[in-house]
Amino acid sequence: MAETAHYDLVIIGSGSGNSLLTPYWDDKNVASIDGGIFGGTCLNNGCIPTKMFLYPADHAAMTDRLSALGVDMEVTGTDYAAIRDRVFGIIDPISEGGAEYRANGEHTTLYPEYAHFTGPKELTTDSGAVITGDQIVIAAGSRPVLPAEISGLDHPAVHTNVDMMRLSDLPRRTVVLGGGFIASEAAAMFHGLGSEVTQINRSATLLRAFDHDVSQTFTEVAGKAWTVQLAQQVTAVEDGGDDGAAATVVTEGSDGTEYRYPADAVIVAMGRVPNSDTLNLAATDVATHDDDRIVVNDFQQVLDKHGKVIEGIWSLGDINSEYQLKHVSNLEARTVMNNLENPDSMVRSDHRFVPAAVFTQPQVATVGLTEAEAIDQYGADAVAVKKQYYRDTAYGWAMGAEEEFAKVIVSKAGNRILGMHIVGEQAATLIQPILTAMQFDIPADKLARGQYWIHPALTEVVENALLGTVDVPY
Ligand SMILES: Cc1cc2nc3c(=O)[nH]c(=O)nc-3n(C[C@H](O)[C@H](O)[C@H](O)COP(=O)(O)OP(=O)(O)OC[C@H]3O[C@@H](n4cnc5c(N)ncnc54)[C@H](O)[C@@H]3O)c2cc1C
Ligand SMILES: NC(=O)c1ccc[n+]([C@@H]2O[C@H](COP(=O)([O-])OP(=O)(O)OC[C@H]3O[C@@H](n4cnc5c(N)ncnc54)[C@H](O)[C@@H]3O)[C@@H](O)[C@H]2O)c1
Repeated sequence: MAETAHYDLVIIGSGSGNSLLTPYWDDKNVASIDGGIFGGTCLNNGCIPTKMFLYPADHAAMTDRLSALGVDMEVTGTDYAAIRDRVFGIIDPISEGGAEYRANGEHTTLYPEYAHFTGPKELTTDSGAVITGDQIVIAAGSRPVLPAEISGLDHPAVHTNVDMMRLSDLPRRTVVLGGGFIASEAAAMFHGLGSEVTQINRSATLLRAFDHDVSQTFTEVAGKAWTVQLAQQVTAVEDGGDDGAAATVVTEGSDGTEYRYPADAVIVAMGRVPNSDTLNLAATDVATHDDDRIVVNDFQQVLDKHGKVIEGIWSLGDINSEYQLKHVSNLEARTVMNNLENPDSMVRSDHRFVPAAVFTQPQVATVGLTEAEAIDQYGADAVAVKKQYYRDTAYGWAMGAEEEFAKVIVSKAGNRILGMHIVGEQAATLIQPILTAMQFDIPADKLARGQYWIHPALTEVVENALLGTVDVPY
């Protein structure tokens, strides 16, 4: 029988879970378990490599916008292999270095394998190592959904975020399935790099969960850059196809019409599910929500089926979170970090104002209530809404902006920002002062007029949006 190794702290998952180890743990024994690539999703096949691909892809896709400004620029090609190798030449050594650091740490032990619970506070790895811990942190993340109703998703031309950035060559035709974050970023990325992209979505707009105007505008702009097929349900991926295609994506329209799309690569981006179902939680008292997320309280302590804290078990990141965002996982990791070290002065995770951005061209950024949600919650007369087009500001003129805008929603009585939604260049950066105001309870009029806004920077879009919702004398 395998001997049991006992640790002060056991961490399942090396994404945000890997950031828990402060000097506090230097004289204690810690086990880090990860069966996937060390460093988790964001580093290896999520946020970071996608943005490293999107940056050159965005620039390569700029020719149309520049021609309207009198610049006749031609992109004669992108070197996919060079871009891929640069990205992973930076990322892979970070992942390898992190794994080595944990494997060789004086007080850390790395188990580079998957593990599941075999007792309330006992784990067994795939090779049979048995591990117990005084404290266990479940940070095992999420994985892509491969809908069972679509046949052929095991075809070699089908990829998810896990491998879509490590292809041997740029596909001539890329068919992207889904209309959310990953699908839209993947479509922008392959389009910018020079692939012929078709994005297929079940609903009538891309980024459907965003403010309606944002979703509508993004869908229109994306549809001008690459092919967007809406209101179609994917039924199958078949082998081979027209013009030497590796595969054919088969869809059905709302009237039952069948459509067929030849593809050299198919990217599936139809949501992500928490990995809790792989952990044999039945051996524990850990409770899960209907969608399999682990149930935690604000301190990130895991709860049992009666809502009681299970002492010594914590969870953070995608496996418990409805947000599935890295900045949320990081905040939750800081909560766990503090609470493990300071049980007498625990802190709560603050999820009141969670922002998100989609790093497409145009970028999208959001925080707080959408216009529809605000009206629903407060009533139409109680909220002031301003949709400020980039094209009505000086920098917008410089850019030749057309559809891009920032929409702010302010409560009239409270003079507080309820939400902001931006579609346009630098949206993820422009939204930051709004996050600051919401987090630190700065009134909308004070944010608008109580500071300088650099002229004629793009931030004047945000300033003017705010000025459209508040009463300021001068
Ligand atoms: C393509 C893509 C782009 C993204 N872009 C952004 C972005 O721009 N901004 C943003 O905020 N968020 C982005 N995200 C989301 C972000 O990556 C995740 O929210 C974040 O990485 C979650 O971190 P985590 O620590 O919860 O999980 P992960 O980083 O996924 O770590 C979980 C780890 O647990 C391991 N594991 C799982 N099961 C077991 C087991 N049984 N035993 C041992 N180990 C196990 C896995 O191998 C994995 O390494 C993106 C995601 C994707 C897929
Ligand atoms: N920039 C970022 O912050 C960023 C980037 C990528 C991913 N992420 C995170 O990763 C999470 C997962 O991303 P995602 O794009 O996979 O999920 P998502 O929830 O954003 O989008 C899922 C898409 O798949 C579609 N879909 C789901 N099931 C389907 C089915 N059976 N048939 C047809 N269509 C179906 C949905 O309609 C939707 O368009 C996001 O929620 C986000 O939090 C963030």
